[in-house]
Amino acid sequence: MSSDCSSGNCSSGSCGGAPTELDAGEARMKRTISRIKHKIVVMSGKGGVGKSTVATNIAIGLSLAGKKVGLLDVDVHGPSVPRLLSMRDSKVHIEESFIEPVAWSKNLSVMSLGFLLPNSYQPVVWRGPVKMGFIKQLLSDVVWGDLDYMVVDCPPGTGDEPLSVMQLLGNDAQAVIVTTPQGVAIDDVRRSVTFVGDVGNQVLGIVENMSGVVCSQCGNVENIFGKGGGKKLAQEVGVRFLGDIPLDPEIVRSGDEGYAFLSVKQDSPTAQSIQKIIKPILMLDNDAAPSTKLRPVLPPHKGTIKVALPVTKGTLSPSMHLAEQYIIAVADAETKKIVSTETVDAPAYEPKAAASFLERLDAGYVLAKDVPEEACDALKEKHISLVKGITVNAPVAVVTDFIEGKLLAAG
Ligand SMILES: Nc1ncnc2c1ncn2[C@@H]1O[C@H](COP(=O)(O)OP(=O)(O)OP(=O)(O)O)[C@@H](O)[C@H]1O
Repeated sequence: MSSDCSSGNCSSGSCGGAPTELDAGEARMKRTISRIKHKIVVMSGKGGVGKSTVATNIAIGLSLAGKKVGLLDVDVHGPSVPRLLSMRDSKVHIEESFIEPVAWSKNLSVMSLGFLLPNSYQPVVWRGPVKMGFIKQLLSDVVWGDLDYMVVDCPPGTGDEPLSVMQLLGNDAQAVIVTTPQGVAIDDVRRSVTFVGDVGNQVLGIVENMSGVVCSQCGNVENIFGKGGGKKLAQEVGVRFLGDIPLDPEIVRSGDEGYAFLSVKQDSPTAQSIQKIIKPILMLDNDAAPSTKLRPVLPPHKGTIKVALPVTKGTLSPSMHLAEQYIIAVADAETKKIVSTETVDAPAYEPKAAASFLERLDAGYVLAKDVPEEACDALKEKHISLVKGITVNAPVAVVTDFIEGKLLAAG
């Protein structure tokens, strides 16, 4: 039903009436979101699996790699980011029309309901629409500025907060799902993966936290709960396995004492596991990490070649496992001309199946931004040459650069 302007009820502005406060808020939110390059939503089906720990460490890792990062804690019932970052006493600067996030470092800004509550034991009792309004306000009124990444720490489950976050950030927000090795947690993850698909977003990958225990005496990892559930599940549901993090007493200490584990314990095996998880997230940023040099890729020098490029919505996929389609280009390596291109739908992702599919298409090369490790191995088994670390988006430009010897790749 359309509303009548004269009644003062119109909030759409589409009828030409004066813009309302609601319109202004929506416009501010759109502007804020348009200044964020990559949106990572960290979620889990179950509480206490270490989602805030993972979100915080991802945000710190990205900021230490030189990226501008915003960490947004939307857990209205138990905001833990201020505690994990030793920022419990921080207060946000609020002006009439904007809120300044709290700077944890030059590259990392943080916003949490925890900064706005009078004390940490005050319970928050809000219904869904109020939570949605609050999350909206964090996206419209907080002056995040230009961000390479926004990392959002959601409360557990598939309720109002993750739904609002996904709806507000848009379909390019990608989920990182945190699980633990136990079977019951794995079932919850399945629900989260389905939830993300249902709201029209993609899962960037799964992290298995508390995977084995680091012995405080010898530093060895013992697998008391078993291991590998997250990886198996990732394969089953066709999403990427980003890696595992052991149960490490140092992480508990860093959480309790509020120091940043990744910066203080950077050489520990646990920190290295976390860095491994962050690497593909860093790869999402086309400009690549400042420390990552681009190297020239050797061009093919003879014959007709067939090149496969994983694409999502017409541009090179952030990672092969996210491919919706493959562009198959046939090119002449001697005349350096593209002879033909066709687009084929990608089958549901599974590393070996993807390699077999490309083998059946007779592809000799895969050119991609990123490829999960298992798929790299599967392509190798099929003798399909792989070039990854590509930073260009347009698939045809990638093939042209490749045959002309102008292609550059990271790493
Ligand atoms: N890998 C790990 N090793 C040791 N302790 C960990 C690890 N990951 C998380 N923890 C600890 O487990 C507790 C819960 O972690 P965290 O708050 O990150 O979980 P959560 O999933 O965000 O919880 P909630 O459901 O309450 O939002 C914290 O005390 C944290 O320090």
